[in-house]
Amino acid sequence: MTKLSLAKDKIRVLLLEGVHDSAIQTLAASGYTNVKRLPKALDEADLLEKIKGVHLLGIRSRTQITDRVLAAADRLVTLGCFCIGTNQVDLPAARRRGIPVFNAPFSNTRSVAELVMGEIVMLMRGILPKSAAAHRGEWIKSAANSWEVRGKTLGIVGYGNIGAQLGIVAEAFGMRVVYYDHTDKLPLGNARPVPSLAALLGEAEVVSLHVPETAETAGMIGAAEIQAMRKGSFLINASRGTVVDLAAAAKALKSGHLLGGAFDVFPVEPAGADEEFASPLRGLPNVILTPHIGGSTAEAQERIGVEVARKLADYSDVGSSLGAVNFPQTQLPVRPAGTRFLHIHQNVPGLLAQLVEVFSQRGANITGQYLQTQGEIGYSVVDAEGDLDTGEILEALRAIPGTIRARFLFERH
Ligand SMILES: NC(=O)C1=CN([C@@H]2O[C@H](COP(=O)(O)OP(=O)(O)OC[C@H]3O[C@@H](n4cnc5c(N)ncnc54)[C@H](O)[C@@H]3O)[C@@H](O)[C@H]2O)C=CC1
Ligand SMILES: O=C(O)C(=O)COP(=O)(O)O
Repeated sequence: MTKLSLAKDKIRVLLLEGVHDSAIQTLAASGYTNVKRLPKALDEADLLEKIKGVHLLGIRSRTQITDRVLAAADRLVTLGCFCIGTNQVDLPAARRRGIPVFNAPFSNTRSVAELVMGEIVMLMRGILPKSAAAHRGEWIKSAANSWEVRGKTLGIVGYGNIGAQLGIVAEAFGMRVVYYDHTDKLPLGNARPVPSLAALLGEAEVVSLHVPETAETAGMIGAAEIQAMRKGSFLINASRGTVVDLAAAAKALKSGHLLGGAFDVFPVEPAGADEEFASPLRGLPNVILTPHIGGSTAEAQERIGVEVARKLADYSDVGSSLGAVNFPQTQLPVRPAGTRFLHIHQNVPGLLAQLVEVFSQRGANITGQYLQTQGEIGYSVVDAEGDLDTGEILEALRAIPGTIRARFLFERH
């Protein structure tokens, strides 16, 4: 028989930004049925109110989880980003508050690589203006500024999961691939690393950005970098909106220095379909604008829903934090009998001894123990057996100086 700290139907789950049905199904399969799903992102004011009482929160790339939001999250146990990027979350603040954050680090990467490859062909053939003209009844049958991609050089900035896959797909189209990454990366196929961003910009006919949003990548492609690109080249950004100075890109597209571009991400994105999208790129002819749908395919969303929901349920059910991006990572076995306690604490000397003391003083037999630290916090899991007063043990655990959170997860007989 298993007794839970909180009945599953009392565990409140809030999913924002239209997370896929597969998440709901995966959660339901683990017994989590108290799920509310909203189709769009919430701004901070709404979130401060709606997050109250929520135990498991799921977002995508748009919802900003600030320290203020975390402070208002009075019941939050864990947070899932149903996407790759976690830049929208104040990760150190979540860690300090003992909240592990999960994501799906590669479930949508193929979708982005395919979209970008399609865009390279569309841009190099000038399809957008020709198609728009045809819709107006005009017939622009011309080979001007229209090229095969075969033999052209694609420059990939950020050769990670997406960049490397794009390189493979582009080579299948006969492109030459060069890449720039700030860490050493194994070149796949015939891709060739270049020593600097400047070298890449000077060589590539198409530049595609696949770096995360960080302090280093903010404004990485500004006026000077765009000027350093080859005349008549193309720029693609499906990474994060902060990476490119859009005013500079618009200027270069208008002057003809850049012949075209594709942009999927923007410094400010609408929260949902009811908000207007504003951008200096609107109305430019050979520019593909997409509403941050690089990872929005049926396959990717389905996979992400399953993956992140499972991580949330695993943490909530047994304390496994494997895959957490801001937290000590554990994969925990579940014993047939015993009581499991979680203790998240400041990483200070002597804490473990006090933790053990709580159990030994009460004649509890510790059958399993796990501790890992990361930065300023430590994560301990204790399985214990004996005639335990779980409420009293929890109180004693919470009284240990440096405790951030203590929870009892389950009791099995
Ligand atoms: N448009 C969309 O819908 C999607 C956008 N993304 C964005 O794409 C980004 C990349 O995704 P992945 O390839 O899966 O990530 P990844 O972490 O596998 O690859 C990122 C690469 O960028 C490199 N990098 C980081 N900072 C750098 C710098 N300052 N200079 C040079 N290289 C740098 C890293 O070393 C790494 O190799 C994500 O962080 C996310 O922001 C991801 C999925 C969907
Ligand atoms: O996976 C990512 O990082 C993305 O940018 C995709 O975000 P989304 O889930 O479409 O809001």
